Amino acid sequence: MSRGTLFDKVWDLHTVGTLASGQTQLFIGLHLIHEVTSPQAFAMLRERGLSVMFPERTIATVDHIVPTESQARPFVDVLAEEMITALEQNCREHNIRFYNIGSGNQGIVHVIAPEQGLTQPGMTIACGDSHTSTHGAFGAIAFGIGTSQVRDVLASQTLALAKLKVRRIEVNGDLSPGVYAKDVTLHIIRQLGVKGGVGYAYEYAGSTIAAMSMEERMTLCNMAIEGGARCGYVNPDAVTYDYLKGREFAPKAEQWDEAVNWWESLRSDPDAEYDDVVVIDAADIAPTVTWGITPGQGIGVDEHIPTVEELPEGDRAIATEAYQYMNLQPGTAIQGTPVDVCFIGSCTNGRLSDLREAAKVVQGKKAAATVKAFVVPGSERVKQAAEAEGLDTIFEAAGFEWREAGCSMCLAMNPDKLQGNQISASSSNRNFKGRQGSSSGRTLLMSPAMVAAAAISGQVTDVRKLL
Ligand SMILES: CC(C)[C@H](C(=O)O)[C@@H](O)C(=O)O
Ligand code: SF4
Repeated sequence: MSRGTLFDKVWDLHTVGTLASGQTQLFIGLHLIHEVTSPQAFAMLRERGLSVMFPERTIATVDHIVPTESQARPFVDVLAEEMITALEQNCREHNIRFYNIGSGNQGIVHVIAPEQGLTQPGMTIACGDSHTSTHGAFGAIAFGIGTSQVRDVLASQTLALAKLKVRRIEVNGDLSPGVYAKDVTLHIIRQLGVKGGVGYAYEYAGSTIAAMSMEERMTLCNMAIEGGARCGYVNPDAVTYDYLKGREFAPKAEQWDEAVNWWESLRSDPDAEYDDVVVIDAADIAPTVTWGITPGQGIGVDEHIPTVEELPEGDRAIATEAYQYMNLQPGTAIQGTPVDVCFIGSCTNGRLSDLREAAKVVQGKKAAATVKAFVVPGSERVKQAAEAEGLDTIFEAAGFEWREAGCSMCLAMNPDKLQGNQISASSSNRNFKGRQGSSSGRTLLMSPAMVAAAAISGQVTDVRKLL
């Protein structure tokens, strides 16, 4: 039964039937694939003699394993070369559109689909990647799936899923200068916990969200999964339609008005029923930095690392583990923590507006000599657009390296890795132990502008001082 939320409307419209298990068989409008989670799925398809049911509904890119320095083929890393070759072959064999490196359209899967206009309101979108929640920024129901589910979507364009509850997270008021969508999303996870969203879809609403650009909304929804919510979304509005208009896969002029009317009808009704509502005041959000090993271990940049006594009972064990792993002292300020590596990029914060905000901070300054700083655009298009406005020059003049598009040090499945127990200031979304390529490497998550500030001063710094 529809209770008037966008989630319920889109879910009901895509329901093929109810399975004996009680799960919904849900039609998937758009299926995105990349080199890491698709090879096994294609192999399973082959074993069963199945073909891809709707090849035109699947779009492929390569992102995790691509080197960001030399991209000459064959790649130096043999495994990476095997993975890209497998994807090339699978796409050729099944007639799937593949945005390969050098095509001008390659990039992180969650960056390229929106920029092509593939991601649209009211869609169901699946990808074998947890940060598929990003696409919810457009008012789509978008979620990550496992490899066997990738197989299911390839073979049937449907998935067996249990319906989620919906929590409305309302953020109201203006964000202060130096506070970005990344801080909002880290603040929400800090408040609700990394498991707080389990079983939920998050609907982000309120005046703060309404005032956000599409790129900011993508940053917000990207990390819904880090708060435990399988998907997050924002109701579509004029900002969404302006972003989409004229993009390759967006509805063309003749169908445009009809499409907008349709999208408008999917918005959550004013009297929609929610399973939970959380209200947050934007004025309470500061530039936020993580100090620990989960994205929920975040604090305002001017706060100190919480002591065990200051934390709720349930958070103490993981905090103790974090103090040890991070080698940071409870009770001390996070500001001033020296950093070794500064990484600007990822599907959270590797878009043009992110690079612009970071460039504003570094313009005319120099990265500290103790720091290795680099920028990895989220896609070939982002790279090209950034170069067209001279952002690469600003970064390079400040001593940053300017790289090719890909996931890079977000996950370090390519050559970009931390060494030993280096500590990074990173605009990505996960600070798990060993996440950035070294089993003892340490990650501090923050906004791209904050990473830029850390690069300039060689330590965690309040970006508001540099604006
Ligand atoms: C490789 C992929 C399966 C993984 C994910 O699902 O998120 C990666 O993108 C990540 O960010 O950890
Ligand atoms: S940029 Fe990071 S989070 Fe995003 S898809 Fe790549 S590895 Fe995953």
